[in-house]
Amino acid sequence: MQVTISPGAINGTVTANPSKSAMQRAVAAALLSKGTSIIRNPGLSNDCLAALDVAQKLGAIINRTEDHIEITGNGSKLNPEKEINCGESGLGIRMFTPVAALSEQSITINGHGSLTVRPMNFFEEVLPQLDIKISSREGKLPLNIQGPLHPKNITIDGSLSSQFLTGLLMAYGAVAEDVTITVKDLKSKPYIALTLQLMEQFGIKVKEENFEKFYFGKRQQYKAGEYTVEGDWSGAAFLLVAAAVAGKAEVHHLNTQSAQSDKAILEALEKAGAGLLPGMFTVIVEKNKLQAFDFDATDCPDLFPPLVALAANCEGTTKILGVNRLAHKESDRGKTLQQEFGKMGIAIDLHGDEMLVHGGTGIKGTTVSSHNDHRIAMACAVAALTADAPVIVEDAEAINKSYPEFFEHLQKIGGIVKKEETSLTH
Ligand SMILES: O=C(O)C1=C[C@@H](OP(=O)(O)O)[C@@H](O)[C@H](O)C1
Ligand SMILES: C=C(OP(=O)(O)O)C(=O)O
Repeated sequence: MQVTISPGAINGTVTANPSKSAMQRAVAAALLSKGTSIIRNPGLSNDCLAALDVAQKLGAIINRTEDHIEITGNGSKLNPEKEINCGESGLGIRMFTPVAALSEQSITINGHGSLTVRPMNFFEEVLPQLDIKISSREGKLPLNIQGPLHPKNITIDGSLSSQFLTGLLMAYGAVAEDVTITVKDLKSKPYIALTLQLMEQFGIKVKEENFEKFYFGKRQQYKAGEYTVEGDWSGAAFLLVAAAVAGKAEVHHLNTQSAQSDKAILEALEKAGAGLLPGMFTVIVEKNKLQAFDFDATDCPDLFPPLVALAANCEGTTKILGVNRLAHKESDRGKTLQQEFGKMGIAIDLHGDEMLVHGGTGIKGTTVSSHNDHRIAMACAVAALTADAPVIVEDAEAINKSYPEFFEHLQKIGGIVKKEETSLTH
């Protein structure tokens, strides 16, 4: 799909899409609970649908109704099929692999698109320590695993991604007793806070110390229950930036007390000088004169794309830290942002972990590529609002990974969007 976004002022109100990070965790917790859980405001992005499919293939019974999803699990006793497919979701594969390994069945774990080139070496280093047999294609998919996982005191490296730890925590929650996971150099810490919060909502308590030690005391069981998926700060960040650069927007269903790391977009907007009115569950942003800012996105790497769209509209050079966290996302995002914003006339320098965005120089209408990365497509669409001519985003269907409603939401707040189906280029 090719989408053309025309420059123009925006103004409108919209409800944030459901968070895929929260939804995927809830699906895993519901799978591990005995009984029926009800997930309200469920996410239906590709990553969420992949999580539901994996949970079903691991033995959950799933019933989708108009406004909620019922997931019936059988506790830590899974009933897996021989192969599961995590779609394109990094969190999906890194969370469900240790969970699937609770079973003694041998299971092949697969995925597609960018997931096939993302690193999974971690599992080969760590899972054998928990008595799991594992093989992969040189650290890449497909993985073949055979459990059952025996929780032990282990020390892991958290510097590449927090998602591996999320998976271990979720799996340990179902079976662990008197053991500790120790983590060195953990990045994306707020995502672990989100995992622990979700586990607690499903009845599992973990004693956490400085995000370095995670202690499981007495054996516990996930408890089925009702869970409402929060609005997604990661997706909403694009709408809030759109408002800051091109008009005004009111976004509902955003919890400013959320554990989601990407609510940090509010700090960046404030630093840039945007007009900001955060309420408890609604955020209103409006355009102001914007200035360049410094921001450390090491623990909220998914904010890079909206931050670049913001910085492109700020007078001066914005410095964003955390580029090293971007190499293994759906694309190598430091480079893809440099390339695509470069086409729109915005110069970006990459110096090690630091990104410099030279903003306020004017955004040019042109054709850009999503690189099949949802957040690159959305960042370019937001940049288009203040360009000197329409921007055409190629392979824009990438948004379906996290935020299928994105272009409708952009239209709802006044964006001029034209979608055209194109023959598949991949
Ligand atoms: O746990 C999660 O829901 C996520 C964790 C982050 O990954 P890293 O821990 O690899 O930074 C983030 O980039 C990803 O989109 C979602
Ligand atoms: C990197 C992302 O997701 P994941 O790692 O779960 O594929 C993302 O949503 O930007």
